[in-house]
Amino acid sequence: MAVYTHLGSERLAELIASYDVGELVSAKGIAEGISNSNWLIETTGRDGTGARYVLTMYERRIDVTDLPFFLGLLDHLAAEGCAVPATIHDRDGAACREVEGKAVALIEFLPGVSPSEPSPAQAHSAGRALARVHLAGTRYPHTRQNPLTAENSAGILARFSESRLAGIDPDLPATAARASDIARQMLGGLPESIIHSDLFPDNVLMLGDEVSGLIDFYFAANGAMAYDLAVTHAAWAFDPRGETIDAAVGRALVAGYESVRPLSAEERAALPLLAQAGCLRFVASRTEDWFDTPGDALVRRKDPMEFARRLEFYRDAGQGAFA
Ligand SMILES: Nc1ncnc2c1ncn2[C@@H]1O[C@H](COP(=O)(O)OP(=O)(O)OP(=O)(O)O)[C@@H](O)[C@H]1O
Ligand SMILES: N[C@@H](CCO)C(=O)O
Repeated sequence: MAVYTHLGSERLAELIASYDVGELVSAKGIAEGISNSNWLIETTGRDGTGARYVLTMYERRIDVTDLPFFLGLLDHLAAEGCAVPATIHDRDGAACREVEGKAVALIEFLPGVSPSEPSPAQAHSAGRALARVHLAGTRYPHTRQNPLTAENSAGILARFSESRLAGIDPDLPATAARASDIARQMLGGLPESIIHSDLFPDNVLMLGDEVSGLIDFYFAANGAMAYDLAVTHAAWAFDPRGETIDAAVGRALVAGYESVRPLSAEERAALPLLAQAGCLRFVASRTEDWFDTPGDALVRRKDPMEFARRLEFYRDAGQGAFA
């Protein structure tokens, strides 16, 4: 479920009329997604031949003062030829508006479906698309600090007692105990750009084996490009429970990335630690969400252990995880 706010047809038509996109024809709530309300909007289009958009209402987690960074980033990357949806600006040139006290944005609709079991060919294409975003991101003039660094993730986990963590899973405290050690080992100095930070397969739209769109840039920030690749490896190259690696998918992802932006020796050497830091970020955010979300809520809680297992895998396998 991902329509948290009811918007009546008159209110929707009024909102769409503030954009030069033709008249509202239909609006359907999009079931996927957790954080925001999303609608698939059809209009008559500027030239009467019909057009589709996604309307997003920012419900939680996103600080609205970050929206100009996120929406400006979509416009920048789209203008640089990356497969990301551009923001539609209203008749006054604004990228976002307010409805019922909440910020909304109208975004270009991109075709495609997210792979649920990505193939190596799809991972190769995702790697290429990520590298293109990194190259184009170096020319984005705005900055945003990453709030989910390894240090901050360790800080989040430190707020919960061992027994509370063990209430989620008996093995979770052991992973949490290693968090500050991972944070301490993180080195600066790797090449940086704008990173997506959350490029799970469900944030990639594909037509066959080709990426048609990267979406959900709401964790984007400045950071090490190799870290983003490592996060994407963790998100793509395992079974959902994080028990078994699909090495072919992982290799294809990195090979696709390097076909556009080769890694330096330092970046390659750092991948196992960066992947542990990436996993730590999801262990921390999922643990925090777990305690913030009642068990009977409509939103399904995500299991931090899926990434605690991946973290242990990267720790044990080292460079072998990328071979
Ligand atoms: N620009 C787009 N073009 C086509 N479909 C889109 C677009 N943006 C979003 N979608 C669709 O809407 C769904 C929900 O979007 P999204 O994943 O951004 O939701 P969210 O609630 O903002 O994020 P999350 O689930 O990560 O919290 C996506 O799975 C995708 O199907
Ligand atoms: N993609 C994240 C949620 C958004 O940060 C996860 O699976 O935990």
